[in-house]
Amino acid sequence: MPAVKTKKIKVQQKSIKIKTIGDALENKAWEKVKIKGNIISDDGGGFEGLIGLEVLEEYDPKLVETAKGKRSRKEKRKESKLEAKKRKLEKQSNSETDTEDKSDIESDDDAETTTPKNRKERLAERKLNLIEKRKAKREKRKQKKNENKPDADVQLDQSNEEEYPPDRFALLRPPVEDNDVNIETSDDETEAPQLLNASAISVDDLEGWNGLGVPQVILQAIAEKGFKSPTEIQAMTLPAAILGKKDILGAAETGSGKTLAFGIPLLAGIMELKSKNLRSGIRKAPKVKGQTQDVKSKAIEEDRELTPPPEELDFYPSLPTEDEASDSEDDQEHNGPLYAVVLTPTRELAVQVRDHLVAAAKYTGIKVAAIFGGLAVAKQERLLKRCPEIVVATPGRLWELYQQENPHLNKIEDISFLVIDETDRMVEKGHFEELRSLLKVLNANEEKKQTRQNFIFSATLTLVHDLPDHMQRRNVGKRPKFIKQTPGMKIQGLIEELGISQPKIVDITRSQQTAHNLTECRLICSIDQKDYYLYYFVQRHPGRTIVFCNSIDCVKRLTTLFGLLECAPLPLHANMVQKQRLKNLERFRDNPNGFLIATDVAARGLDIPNVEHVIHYQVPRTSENYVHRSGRTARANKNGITVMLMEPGEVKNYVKLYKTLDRSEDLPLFPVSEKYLRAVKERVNLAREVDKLELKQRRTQSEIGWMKKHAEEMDMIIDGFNDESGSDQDEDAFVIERRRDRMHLENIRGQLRSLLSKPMFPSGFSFKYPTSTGQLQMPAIGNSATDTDKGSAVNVMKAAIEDLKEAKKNRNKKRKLA
Ligand SMILES: Nc1ncnc2c1ncn2[C@@H]1O[C@H](COP(=O)(O)OP(=O)(O)OP(=O)(O)O)[C@@H](O)[C@H]1O
Repeated sequence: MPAVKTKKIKVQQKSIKIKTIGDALENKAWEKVKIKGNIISDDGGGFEGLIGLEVLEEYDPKLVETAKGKRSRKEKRKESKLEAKKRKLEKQSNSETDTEDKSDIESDDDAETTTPKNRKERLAERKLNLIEKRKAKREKRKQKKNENKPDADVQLDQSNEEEYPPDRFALLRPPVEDNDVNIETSDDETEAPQLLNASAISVDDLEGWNGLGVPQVILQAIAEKGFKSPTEIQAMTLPAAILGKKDILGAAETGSGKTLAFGIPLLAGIMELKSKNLRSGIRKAPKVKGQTQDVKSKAIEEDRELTPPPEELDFYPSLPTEDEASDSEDDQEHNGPLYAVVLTPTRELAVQVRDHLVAAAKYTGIKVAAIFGGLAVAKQERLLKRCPEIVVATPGRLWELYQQENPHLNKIEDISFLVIDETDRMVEKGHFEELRSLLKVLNANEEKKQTRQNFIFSATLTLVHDLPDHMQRRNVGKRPKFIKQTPGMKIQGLIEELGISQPKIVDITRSQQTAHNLTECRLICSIDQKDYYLYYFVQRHPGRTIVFCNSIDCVKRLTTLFGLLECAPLPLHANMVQKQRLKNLERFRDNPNGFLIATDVAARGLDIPNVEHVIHYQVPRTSENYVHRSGRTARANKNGITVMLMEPGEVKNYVKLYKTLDRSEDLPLFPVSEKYLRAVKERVNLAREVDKLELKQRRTQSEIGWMKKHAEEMDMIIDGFNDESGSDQDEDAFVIERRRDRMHLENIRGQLRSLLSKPMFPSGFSFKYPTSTGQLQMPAIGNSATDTDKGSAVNVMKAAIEDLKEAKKNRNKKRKLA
């Protein structure tokens, strides 16, 4: 058994009786274990955070607090003393430069014997040393570059050497900055790593990515994106996925970089297989339930053999140039292997995931294609002829083409990687029946199933609901009939349903589920008033906004209304032609004041930068929808606000949502300046009137058209249809009414136009709101803030929340005094 080097390891699991991997699997080996610090193993896997128990079992059973009586306390103490002695001896014999390594491999006992002061000093010293070293390295590199600019290949090799010194433990050590970040926490709000520095940076600046096993060619693409360091979910899953070849079940808040958390391992794994000229297989030795220990140890050995050091992953000998690639494409029609399938619930998400993968694969020569419904099958078949190594698809179209025996897709039985994005949505009953059919095909061969690496991701993977009312009512008495599902049960269900075998589970969602920098609030109003408040909001707080509705009809109505109000709304729903859907998304992306009105088809996964506001025109039907809709803003550590418009009939849904999302307090109310509501109402009412009259006109028009057509067919002449001439049929009542309607419509249109040409909020609008403390509140932000900043919905709401807190304090004070 390989030695394990640990730092301050503490397993918080009370009684676990697992001796073998078989046992581990049978005993829900995926069960969460919280580990403080990092387990660093010498077989190439860094298994930080929450991990499957079998990992612990394989590397060091001592790390698991076993059931009572396994080892006596005395024995334990004896052992730890011995270890402490050993380490002391080692320390003495090592040179000063090894200080860093030693502190990383301290055991529990070591930590006990060292005084806190010494430890602090040592850490400070280590940091200083590191900074010095890095400075020296950087300068060396700069000098080298300036002196003699080597060609690209040589440069790659050199940086490999520097990034990955021969000491393999160094590869697995987390970046130094990360030492301060407690990555094991799932509920706390420790600062997330800095996201989105959109300008390109040099690969040298990517120290944060060291030790995760990311090949250099992928790092190059990451540098171009400006991603200095991995996000938390990436840091926690990449080593286990790339070096440990684990299946990953990942839950992290919306906008936290889950796409690359599975995208990078896919690309790294494919590069590895290609460099070995293998068409499939990533974990050579399957670990099947009930295998004997001997076979298992052998499997582990072979696994290790399959995990090359990252230097090897970086070497990609057959990287074709663009010309070569297109030549070879023609030669190898339908011949190239299919390595990975990524399944997404919506077409737009498939396009987006493809784009993210293409960007990360820029220097790898790996081809990616997106296959989804709504576009011509022939075109997609042409794409598949080029044998993309990765196919991103929606289940429906993939299954359709598979059934039509598309030669490339017929290789899905052999794929080495399967990703199911937004998994909880994909496996919902009644949706994506094709996914179940696909899974049957994928899991038909047990051996292939075991070698395949699976990635299961969603922001709401571990979100569970209360029992429905009727079940709760029947759950009386001592023995409850129904049990509320726990996150563990949900995960277990997914593992069984999807056929996952070697999972690492990472759940870093907060119990509230939404993104940490999202400001949430609501607006209570009647159904009729919703349009007023929505119009008020978009006028008062310009910025990229998505409005979510519960139905397509609602999207259509709002699109017409807000079109009349000259807000340039862009609709997005499932009944639209696919090309138009993609075009509208593109337009929304390009306009900083874009205004998208969508159904839940846009709720999941879409990553549109700088969406400032998400408005729920209706209370979402499920908590998942609320989390994902709201997650279109406040992405990548940016601020964002979500406002829920709520009418009395929706209170029940709101309460459910509030309970499921573990809220202890009601969402605060968004402040509205009533003074301007009259102007808002006037405009919206006129627009509604125009809408009504236009609809009437359209109906009459189509009736006339229908009657004219039939009259022509029957060679009949009907009086009163040709009112355009304005001559001999003036006396016809029908014609007169139509003419009146038309004039009325023109008149109202004119009024609306005139109102819309004037600004609704006069210049010098104070941005002040009457507050609950009775004062006029100015959004609390720095002096240098521009007027637009002051008026930003997030700042207005934050100020209102502060005010609420103040008011509460005052109330409590008064109560105490009384
Ligand atoms: N390491 C990184 N550093 C900076 N930005 C990153 C990093 N990784 C990803 N991003 C950016 O963060 C944004 C969100 O990423 P992504 O779409 O993968 O989030 P997600 O977790 O999948 O969200 P959702 O749950 O909504 O699907 C993207 O714009 C992506 O480019």
